[in-house]
Amino acid sequence: MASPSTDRPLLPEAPAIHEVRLAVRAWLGAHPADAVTVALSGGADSAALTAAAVAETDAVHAVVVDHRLQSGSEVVAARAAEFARARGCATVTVVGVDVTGGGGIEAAARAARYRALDENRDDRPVLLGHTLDDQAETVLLGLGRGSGLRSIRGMAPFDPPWGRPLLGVRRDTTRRACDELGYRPYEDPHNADDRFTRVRLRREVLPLLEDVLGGGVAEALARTAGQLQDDGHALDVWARDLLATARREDDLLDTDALAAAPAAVRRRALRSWLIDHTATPNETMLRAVDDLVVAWRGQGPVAVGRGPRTGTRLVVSRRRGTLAVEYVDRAKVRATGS
Ligand SMILES: Nc1ncnc2c1ncn2[C@@H]1O[C@H](COP(=O)(O)OP(=O)(O)OP(=O)(O)O)[C@@H](O)[C@H]1O
Repeated sequence: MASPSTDRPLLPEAPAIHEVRLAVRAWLGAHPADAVTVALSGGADSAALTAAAVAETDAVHAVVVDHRLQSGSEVVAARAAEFARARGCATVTVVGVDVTGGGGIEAAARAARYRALDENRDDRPVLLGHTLDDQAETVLLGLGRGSGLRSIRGMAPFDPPWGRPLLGVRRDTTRRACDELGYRPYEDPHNADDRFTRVRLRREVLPLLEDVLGGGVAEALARTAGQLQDDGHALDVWARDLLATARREDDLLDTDALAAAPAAVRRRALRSWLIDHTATPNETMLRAVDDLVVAWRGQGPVAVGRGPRTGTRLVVSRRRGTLAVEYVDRAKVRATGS
């Protein structure tokens, strides 16, 4: 049973592990599960997480993904697996993946990793080692890029099946926990590569902000994320309700029902309706669709994604007080000026 066990002693001589264990214990208390899968890279965060999870529960299954992108990656994966076995994980699985596809190697590796974890989790929640520092960086990046709530609210502690027990734990603590365990964590060379925005943010921007604002910036940013998580959740619930109210047969949406809702709720509802229809709306598209509802002046269809065949587009049109999403010829979209 992967519920927290308060009878397990915490080692007072190992304060960092103690802190990580308390975080895992709190997470398991809030999200009880019969067993958990831990996503183990071999880095400090997921190694400390694995050790703490094993200490807190009997049913921990480790999955190590080998992206096979660098020579020697199988050695890194084997060493992580060895650590998981030594800590006492119930099972340890190493999964090799083929990283292919567009959108950059990092994004492709991430997609392959999450797919592999999902396929090997056996219906268990998957614990990831994201820390408070990761959360702070996500919020700061989102703010700097002018992103919406979806991005600056950061990562959720539990977004099934993905669990993040360490969002309140500093990265420095997981490193010290590994020291206490006598484990030398794997250092991803990317984490030292200044070509990555996140690395520069970590190394240059956050220390500067700490200097200017007087410390506690990472914690403050993570607190912001926590508050926005709650706000974002409320908006998501209202948007879902609005969609249910506005939906007519054939999946048309009633524009009067939409127009009566606050803009933040309405745009959320529209976004999720579009995504359900395989659209990939950016902010500009979403505003144009929203204008069909609240700034209607007879405009033509708004393109929101590709069609199934070359030369076709997925569009949203307004007809007789409803919004409809459909495929049309690209030429037709152009002709209407959308
Ligand atoms: N090769 C791997 N095998 C298994 N789990 C991994 C691997 N790499 C990363 N993880 C898991 O994902 C967590 C986050 O890792 P990292 O910060 O490198 O990912 P990321 O690319 O930032 O992911 P995300 O897209 O979720 O932000 C790790 O703590 C670990 O739990």
